[in-house]
Amino acid sequence: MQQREVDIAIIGAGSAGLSAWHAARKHSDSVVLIEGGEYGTTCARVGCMPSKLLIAAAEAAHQARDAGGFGIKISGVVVDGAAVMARVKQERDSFVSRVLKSMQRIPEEDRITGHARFETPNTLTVGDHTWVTARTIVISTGSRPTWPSMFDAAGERLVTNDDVFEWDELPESVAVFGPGVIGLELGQALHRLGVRLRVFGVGGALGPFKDATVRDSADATFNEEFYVDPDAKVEHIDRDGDAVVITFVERDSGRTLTERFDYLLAATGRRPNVDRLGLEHSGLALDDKGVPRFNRFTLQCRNDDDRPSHVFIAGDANLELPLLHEANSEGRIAGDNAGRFPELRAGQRNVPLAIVFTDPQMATVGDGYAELEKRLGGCDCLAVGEASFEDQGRAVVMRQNRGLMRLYAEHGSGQFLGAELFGPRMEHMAHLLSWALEQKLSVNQMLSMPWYHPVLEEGLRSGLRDLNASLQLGPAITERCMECGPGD
Ligand SMILES: Cc1cc2nc3c(=O)[nH]c(=O)nc-3n(C[C@H](O)[C@H](O)[C@H](O)COP(=O)(O)OP(=O)(O)OC[C@H]3O[C@@H](n4cnc5c(N)ncnc54)[C@H](O)[C@@H]3O)c2cc1C
Ligand SMILES: NC(=O)c1ccc[n+]([C@@H]2O[C@H](COP(=O)([O-])OP(=O)(O)OC[C@H]3O[C@@H](n4cnc5c(N)ncnc54)[C@H](O)[C@@H]3O)[C@@H](O)[C@H]2O)c1
Repeated sequence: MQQREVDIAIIGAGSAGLSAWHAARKHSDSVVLIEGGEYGTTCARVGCMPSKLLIAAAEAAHQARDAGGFGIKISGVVVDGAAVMARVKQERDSFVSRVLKSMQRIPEEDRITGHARFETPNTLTVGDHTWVTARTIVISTGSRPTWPSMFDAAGERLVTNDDVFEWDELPESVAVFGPGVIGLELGQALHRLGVRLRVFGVGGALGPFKDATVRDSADATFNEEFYVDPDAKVEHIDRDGDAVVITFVERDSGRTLTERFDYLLAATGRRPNVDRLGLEHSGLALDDKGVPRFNRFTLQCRNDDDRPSHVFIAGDANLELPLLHEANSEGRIAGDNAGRFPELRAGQRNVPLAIVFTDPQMATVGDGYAELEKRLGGCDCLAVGEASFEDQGRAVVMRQNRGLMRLYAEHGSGQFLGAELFGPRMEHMAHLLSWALEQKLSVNQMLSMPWYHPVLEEGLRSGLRDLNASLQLGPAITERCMECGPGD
C-alpha cells in the first residue's frame, strides 16, 4: 500500500468535489481528489445535460406536430430513434470531454483513482492500493438511484437514468415508476418521441409541487398528453421473455389491466453515497438516514460527541438540495472551509430554486408551500395569490396557454415568500422570482417594477396583483388592467 500524507482529501470528483478542490487549493498545495467511479460528473454523464438533450429532441418533434395549430402543415413527422440517440450521445460526450479537459488542470499526482473508505477519522483507504492521511476531508460522493425490491422482478429490463442515455435506439414502450422530477422529464420526452408510456406513482406526489392546487393543475394537464397516475395501484411486476409485464388498476376506468413494456424505468428517488464510506470509523454523528449531521452554512460535520469535526460534506451526498447549482456552491464552501480549518467562514446560501424541464415547465421558488404553511399557516399569516395561463395573452399567442402559478407572501409585512409555478417557460419566471426573494422584496415593490407588453411576465403581474389583494395592503385593487393592453 502506498502512503500519502496530505492537508486536504476530497472524496468524489463530481461537481461538488471539483468545486471543493479549486477552493481548497487556494489554501494549500497539498490537496488530493479521489474518484472511485467514472470521471466526468453525474451532471454531464447521466444527469442534467443528457436529459436536456433528450428533451430538446422531443420538443422539436412536438413543435413539428403542433405546427398545424398555427396553420402550418408539416406532414409525416418521423422520429428517427437511432439519430435522436446518436445526437444525445454525441453532445453528451462533448459535455463530458469538456469536464475531463478542465480536470487536466489538476496535477496527476493529486488525483487518486479508487473507492475511498474511512479507516480512522483522519485516514482513508483508497481501493487496495493507497492509505491517505488527511488533516481535513470533504465528502462529495453524490447520490445514486434507489428503487423498491419489487422492481427487481424486471431483471435487466429494469433501467435508471444511468442506462437510458446509452440506448442506441428508442424502445417501443416504457413503464416509468416515479412521477417525480426525473420520471416526468424523461417520461414526457420519451412519449413525445413516440414511445408508448405509462407513469405510475405512489401517494399522489407529482413533480416538485407541494401546493395541491398547482399539483392538480399539472396532473390534469399531463394526463391530457400521456398516462400518469400519481397514486397508482400496481398489483404485479413480472418478467416474460424480453418484456416486463405489469398488472395495474387503470386510473379512470378502474379496470385491471396487464400490459407488456420493453423497460421499467425506475425514477423513484436517489440515495446519498455515504453507506459504503466506512462512516462507522469516521467518528461522525449521523442522522436517521445515515447521513453525517452538518451545518448548512459551513458544511462542517459534527462528531458523535457533538464536537465540530474536521470533515465537511457537500453536494448530493448530504441529501439537502440535490441540484447542480447547490452542489457547486456547497463544494466551494466546503473546500474553502476545509482549507481554513479550524477557522471557518459561513458561506452564502441562496434561496431555494428548482426548475423541471417538462412542458409546461414546473418550478418552485423559496421554501415551498408545505413548509410555509407549516410555519405561517397556524397564525393565518400566509397570503396566497394565483394566476392561470389559460387566457394569458402571450401564452395564447404561442399556443402554450396551459398552467397555473401560486404565489405566497407574509401578511402584515407584505414580503414575498415564494412560488410554485406551472406554465410556459417558467425557467425564466422562476429566476426573476428567486432574485426578488433574495432581495427580500415586498409584493408592492415587485409590482412597481417595469412590465413589458405582451410578455408572459404579465401573467406574473396578474398573480402578484391577486396576491396583493389577499394581503389587503395599500390602495384599492384594480381588477384587470385594461390600459395595459390585452395579456395580463
Ligand atoms: C437524470 C438527472 C437529471 C438532472 N437534471 C438536473 C438539472 O436539470 N438541473 C440540476 O440542477 N440538477 C439536475 N440533476 C441533479 C444534479 O445532476 C446533481 O445534483 C449533481 O450532479 C450532484 O453533484 P455531486 O458532485 O454531488 O455528485 P456527482 O457528480 O455524482 O459526484 C460524486 C462522485 O463521487 C464518486 N464517489 C462516490 N463514492 C465514492 C467513494 N467512496 N470514493 C471515491 N469516489 C466516490 C462518484 O463516482 C461520483 O463521481 C439531475 C440529476 C439526474 C440524475
Ligand atoms: N430539472 C432538475 O433540476 C432535475 C432533474 C432531474 C433530477 N433532479 C434532481 O434529482 C433528484 C432525484 O430525482 P427523482 O425524480 O429520482 O426523485 P423525486 O423525489 O423527484 O421523485 C421520486 C418520485 O417517485 C415516487 N415514488 C417513490 N416510490 C415509488 C414507488 N414505489 N412507485 C412509484 N413511485 C414511487 C415519489 O412519490 C416521487 O414522486 C431530484 O430531487 C432533483 O433534485 C433535478
